[in-house]
Amino acid sequence: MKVRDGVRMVGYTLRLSLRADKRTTILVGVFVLFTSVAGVGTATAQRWLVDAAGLGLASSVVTATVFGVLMHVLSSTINLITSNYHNDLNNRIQLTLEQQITEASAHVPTVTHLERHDFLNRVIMLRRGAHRLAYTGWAAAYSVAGLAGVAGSLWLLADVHPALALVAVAAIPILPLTNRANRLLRAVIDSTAESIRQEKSLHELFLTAESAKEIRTSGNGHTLSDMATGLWHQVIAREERARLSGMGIELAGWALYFTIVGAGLAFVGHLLATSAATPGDAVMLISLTSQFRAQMARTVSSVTTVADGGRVAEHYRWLVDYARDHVADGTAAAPTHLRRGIELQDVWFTYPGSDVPVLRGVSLTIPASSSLGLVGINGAGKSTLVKLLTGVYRPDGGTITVDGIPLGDLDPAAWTRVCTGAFQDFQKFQFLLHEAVGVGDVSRLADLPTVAQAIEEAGANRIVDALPGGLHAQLGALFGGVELSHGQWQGLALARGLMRDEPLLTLLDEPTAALDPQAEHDLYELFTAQTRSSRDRGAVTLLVSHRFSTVHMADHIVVLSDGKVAEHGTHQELMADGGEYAKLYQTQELAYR
Ligand SMILES: Nc1ncnc2c1ncn2[C@@H]1O[C@H](COP(=O)(O)OP(=O)(O)OP(=O)(O)O)[C@@H](O)[C@H]1O
Repeated sequence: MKVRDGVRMVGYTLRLSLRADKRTTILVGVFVLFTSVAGVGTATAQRWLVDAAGLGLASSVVTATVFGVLMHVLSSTINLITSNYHNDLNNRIQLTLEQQITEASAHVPTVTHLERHDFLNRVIMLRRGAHRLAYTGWAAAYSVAGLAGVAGSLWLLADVHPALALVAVAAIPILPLTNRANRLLRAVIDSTAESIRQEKSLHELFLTAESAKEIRTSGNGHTLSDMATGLWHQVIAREERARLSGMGIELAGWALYFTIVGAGLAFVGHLLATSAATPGDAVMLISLTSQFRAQMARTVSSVTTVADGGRVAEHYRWLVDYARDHVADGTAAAPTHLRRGIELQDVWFTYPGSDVPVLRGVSLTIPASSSLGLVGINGAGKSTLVKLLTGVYRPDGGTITVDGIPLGDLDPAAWTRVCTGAFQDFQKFQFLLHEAVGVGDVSRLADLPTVAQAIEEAGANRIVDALPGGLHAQLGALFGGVELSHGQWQGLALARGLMRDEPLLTLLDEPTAALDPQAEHDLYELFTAQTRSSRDRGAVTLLVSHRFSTVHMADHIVVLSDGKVAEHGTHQELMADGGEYAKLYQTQELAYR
């Protein structure tokens, strides 16, 4: 890393620290700078004391003693205060960093980055180095303070004899050598980020009830645990090797330093023997030499921490830049009603990290005030199409337009405010029950009558009635609440999807897999009826289901196959065509007889 980059990174971390707590940042900065003069002051007091005692100057002895004690007390007190402030501030910086990681991620309108391993690796590298980053601002202040202290010591040494300043030259190689050792370690830490992510996600499997249940039933817990431990050992072994090599490099620097310091002390002995120095000079020299080593060690450690923190800050900058470069470009207001509807023209899409297109030229229209049923075998691309319509993914080719306006031109937040839905991979929010439903429309989170109405429409009031706290019941065992069945959770997810007041696009992606066919039928009837009743707004509904008895209620039906539209038309038209849809419909009809 170049010096200019290093300074920029220190700037980042200082800004981070100021954002976390401005007053404490400035206070600690001032304290740290004071400690730089305290060491020099103590050594000067010792020299002054010994020389004054030799000359029998009682008042100077007293002044030198008071000055020395004052320096000592002040630096000890300040060290104590600073270290307390430090810990507190470091915690705040780490919290601020977590917030910024979340903000940076949330700023990106799509979720593509959350499936990019380079993005996720940066996040883990940043998290693992967060404490280093938190310390970088201080380390920069300590570096300045340390260098000022070293300069003061040198000045005092040269005052006794210019040749003694050579002790400083001996310390010069320590800095780049320690920095090199740290670079070795940081490179290993960064290159093992993916293994650490794998290890963590494997270990996480044992700590969540759902995954642990499956692992235990399949009896493969030991194998997975061994895999995780194996990964951990690999990472630790690589880190240990890097630490050992680094230690060798650092020791070489210190060996050179101690050789020259030894020669310096012998030289002081010679100066004393030839009366070229006073006993006060000698005491000060001994005090300074030991202080100098500590000062150098602290300065080297601070400077290398700055460099190290700079490397972590590089990941921080990468994430912030990523978020800035991927900020939503659409600013147009979302429509309040649809006239033409939603159109897909030759839409292509490939997931990040894959080179197999999932959607391969899909063209279809959802006319205003209509419902569209989407069917197809597993993996046909139905959920992918749903995700593209919400805007969390962008097509690689082709266009999606809303009343002729490209979806990408709309303000993503405004567009999602007029979308609602319920999905097969719904979330089980372990909140209070009314919150778990209310988050479907955050602006009405505390509007209990609306929440209750949404629950009733979703046919989920039996769930609420059975719970002791009703709408206020805590959900989920994670926080000591009640655990629901999968179907009950799904019922609440559906209610959440009904929270939006006047959605323009309702997406129902198999949200009823845990409900019986009749319940699903009733629910879709409700949604399609809602679509019809909102004709004046032109709202549309997209239904994805494997149950043809449900899908046939939609105004239009599209059969997706291999990422393309294979058939489309009304239920009657598709049945008359006698294609794939008609065959599957008849098969299911026979199965239910
Ligand atoms: N996040 C992802 N990253 C990479 N590939 C994905 C991702 N999600 C889905 N796919 C792939 O995209 C293809 C289409 O998946 P999609 O979920 O859209 O199918 P679907 O028609 O909804 O299937 P199902 O009926 O099983 O829900 C699948 O081959 C799947 O492997």
